[in-house]
Amino acid sequence: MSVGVSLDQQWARIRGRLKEEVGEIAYRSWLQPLSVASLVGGEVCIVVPTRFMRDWVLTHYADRIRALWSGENPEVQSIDVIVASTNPPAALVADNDDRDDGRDGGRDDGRDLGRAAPPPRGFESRAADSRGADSRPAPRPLPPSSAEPAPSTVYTSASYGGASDESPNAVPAILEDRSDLSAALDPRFTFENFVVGKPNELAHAAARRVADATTVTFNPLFLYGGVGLGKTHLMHALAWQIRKNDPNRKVLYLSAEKFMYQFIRALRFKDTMAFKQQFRSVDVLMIDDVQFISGKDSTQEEFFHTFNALVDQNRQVIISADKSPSDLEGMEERLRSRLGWGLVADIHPTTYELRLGILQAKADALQASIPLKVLEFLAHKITSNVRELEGALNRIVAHAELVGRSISLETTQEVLHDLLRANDRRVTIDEIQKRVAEHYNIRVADMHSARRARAVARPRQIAMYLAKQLTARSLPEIGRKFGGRDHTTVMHAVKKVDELRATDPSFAEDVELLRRMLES
Ligand SMILES: Nc1ncnc2c1ncn2[C@@H]1O[C@H](COP(=O)(O)OP(=O)(O)OP(=O)(O)O)[C@@H](O)[C@H]1O
Repeated sequence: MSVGVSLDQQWARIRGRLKEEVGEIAYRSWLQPLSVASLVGGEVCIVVPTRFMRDWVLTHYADRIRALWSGENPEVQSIDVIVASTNPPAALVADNDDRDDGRDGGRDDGRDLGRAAPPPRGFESRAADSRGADSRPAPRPLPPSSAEPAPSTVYTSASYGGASDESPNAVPAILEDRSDLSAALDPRFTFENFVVGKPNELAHAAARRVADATTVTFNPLFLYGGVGLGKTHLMHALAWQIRKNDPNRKVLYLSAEKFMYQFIRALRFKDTMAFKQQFRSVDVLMIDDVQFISGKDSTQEEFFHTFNALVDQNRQVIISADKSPSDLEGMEERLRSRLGWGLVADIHPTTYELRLGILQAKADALQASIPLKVLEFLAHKITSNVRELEGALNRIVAHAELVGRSISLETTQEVLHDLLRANDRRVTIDEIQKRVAEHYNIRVADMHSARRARAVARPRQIAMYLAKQLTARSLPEIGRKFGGRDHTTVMHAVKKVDELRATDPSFAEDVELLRRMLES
């Protein structure tokens, strides 16, 4: 579907209004990356680059955007926010991560039933173009050998009836090929390839324990952490290991999104009995990214019953999410509480040491000769998440191969200039202070002031903590930027914030949110 000029013009006007209303910073973070793909049947389809952004936009701006659209064009009744598909160059990438490809579920199941399933044609390329070079997702790594493209792509919409290739007359394909678990799993995502460091040691140990257990002890195992920190890798590793230990155990791994689409299909084709039976007959059920079903009441209901049925029969359930059970907004209280019954293990943002370890392991896997100082440089500079780190490594390796030049610090800076600039942008202490001050509704000047009231002291500590996490500045440098404070004050702030994060989930969530905002 092509986008008419007038639609673009309308969108441009709406963006202008939004910018005025929300201010430059929020606009740049959350609204500028949006693009409009189509207007069909009174519904405007808006494309965002990431799922996190989609959730944010839906929660914070959807109503306003819809109202502005309706004002601009009375034909518009509703908006839909979908995640752009990422299509990096095939030559560089064996991309087996479909998790951002699907159209958004930002609606409840019942309403999904009545919708035409496929996303508007052409939205993928349009969305990709509109993201621009700076925010293009880094390519996924090349497999170390000439292994076939990892087959989890096969598993997704085609096998499991995701929306994109679903025809109205399609025969329900509920778990048709469930037994072929390996088709769902990335062969690189094993325990052997998972680098363990302080931020992920608990989650790793928990995953190992559950994978090797002969009886069900922790039920469910709930793994959570921020974007791109290895949740899916650990889930796949678990599945591989369980299968290796006992090939007869029936393991079913799927994303919460696929679970929802399966459920919708079952409803549509009046085949819910088969759906229930098939899901409830497994020995191990693994659901990735369970936050996807937040706010989707009927799917949650079904999931709750499936979950209970399995746990009652002492079958293992393993869940991953971007938040802890208690922080899963839009999730029913009884489900949140059930999800937290077993073992909950989180993956923290990476440390420098872990990033370096991962880079070394990935470089070995790629059999690429990369000077240590280049790896150190990357570990220092690219602090956002492992996916981006991996993407950076792949880019410099691909570049070196293509142009036949060895990898050096200079070529790395040249090839990754966009990524580094984006990371550099994240790392200014000024921006951190500004964002944190805005978030807590205090003056930026209070970041430098001597005021000690908790209402300003706590945000100041959070800003110091984030400066330590997100920038390469030393403690004394950070102290200087906060009104000439001593480095021990910064140390104390970091410790305090760490303690609060560990004991207060909503505080941890707030800090995580700020971190993501700064990184977006
Ligand atoms: N500790 C680690 N060791 C090796 N590779 C890792 C590690 N952590 C993450 N990765 C790699 O980083 C990439 C992103 O990880 P993954 O997809 O598991 O993240 P995620 O937490 O599931 O992200 P999302 O929130 O987007 O679902 C993968 O290629 C994975 O192999």
